[in-house]
Amino acid sequence: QSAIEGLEQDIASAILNAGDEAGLEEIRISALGKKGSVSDLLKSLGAMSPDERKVMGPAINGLRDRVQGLLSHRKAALKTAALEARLATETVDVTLPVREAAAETGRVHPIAQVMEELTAIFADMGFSVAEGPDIEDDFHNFTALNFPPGHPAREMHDTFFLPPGADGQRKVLRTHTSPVQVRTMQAKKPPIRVICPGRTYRCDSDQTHTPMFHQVEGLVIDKGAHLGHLKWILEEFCKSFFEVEGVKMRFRPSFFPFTEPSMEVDIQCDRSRPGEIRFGEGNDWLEILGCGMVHPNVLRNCGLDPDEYQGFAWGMGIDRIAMLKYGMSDLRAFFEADVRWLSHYG
Ligand SMILES: Cc1ccc(OCc2nc(C(=O)N[C@H]3CCS(=O)(=O)C3)cs2)cc1
Repeated sequence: QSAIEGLEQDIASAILNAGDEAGLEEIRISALGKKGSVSDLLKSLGAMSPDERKVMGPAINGLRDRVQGLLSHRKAALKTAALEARLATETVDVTLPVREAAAETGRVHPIAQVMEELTAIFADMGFSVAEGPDIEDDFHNFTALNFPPGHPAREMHDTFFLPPGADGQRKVLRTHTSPVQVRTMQAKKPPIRVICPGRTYRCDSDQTHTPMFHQVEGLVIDKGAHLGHLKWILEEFCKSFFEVEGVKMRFRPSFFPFTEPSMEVDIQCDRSRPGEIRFGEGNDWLEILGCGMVHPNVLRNCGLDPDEYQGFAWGMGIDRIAMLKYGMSDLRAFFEADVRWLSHYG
């Protein structure tokens, strides 16, 4: 009898001191498991005399019942304590005031800032802004612009193709904003002075080219528009955008299907200091845009008579220019919507 009472004391104190459910489970196994202390006593009943069993039976079964009761109460208490501990740490007090930083107002994305700045500069020179669809058809994105069939730019490695539209036409994500000028020439009689900012898409993305990027193109169509006008417009743009009075520019011969002659334009800069670039000084050159006289085929494709009208156009990638202006190294940062980055540049 006293052995049973001693065992019960030991098991009871072990149960009450169990710190968690895992510890409690070990105590249960050591008492009630196959080789448990209480299980051994229950097995010993088989070898007792009937008289002895009459006394020891109820005593040992009582011990097992009381141990099971203690275990289940302790288990419930430990579960409740664990839940309360979690609730205490995970409780969110929604009545707390918003953190200062989170309450900041929104920012204009650097690309949007540059778009607005470019648009304003050209608006001051008498240009209006023309916009058009991002999803274009083959004609407006390639054929009207004098891209011959089979031209590599039409291939999948450069261009995102979409399932054909309801009209059965091949649809593409526009690879430049030039289709907008095409649509403008189809819709408006000259003189035309438009700039076409917007998103453009190319397949061949890598660490310095993202699949979506931004361009601003310009178009002037008039009876006597010539390269002298183009040169002046681009100089005025560079002076305003790069904020330098005497900016030196270099016009290099180039080729584009939609312009003839075609040129690429560099501006003078100084990149001698690492990670820094200055415009209007130095002996280095930075390519900023391409331009040229609109090819006669393009004028014809857009319903204009090349013997009556002529014009010039240019195109520039905005993302690169914005990176230069803001001194950023990684183009991808533009598209990660990292609030810290945006608030720094915004
Ligand atoms: C109807 C029409 C006729 C002519 C046109 O000429 C637009 C032009 N674009 C460029 C040019 O070099 N563009 C590139 C600069 C960097 S970029 O973003 O990769 C695209 C030269 S002339 C456009 C529309």
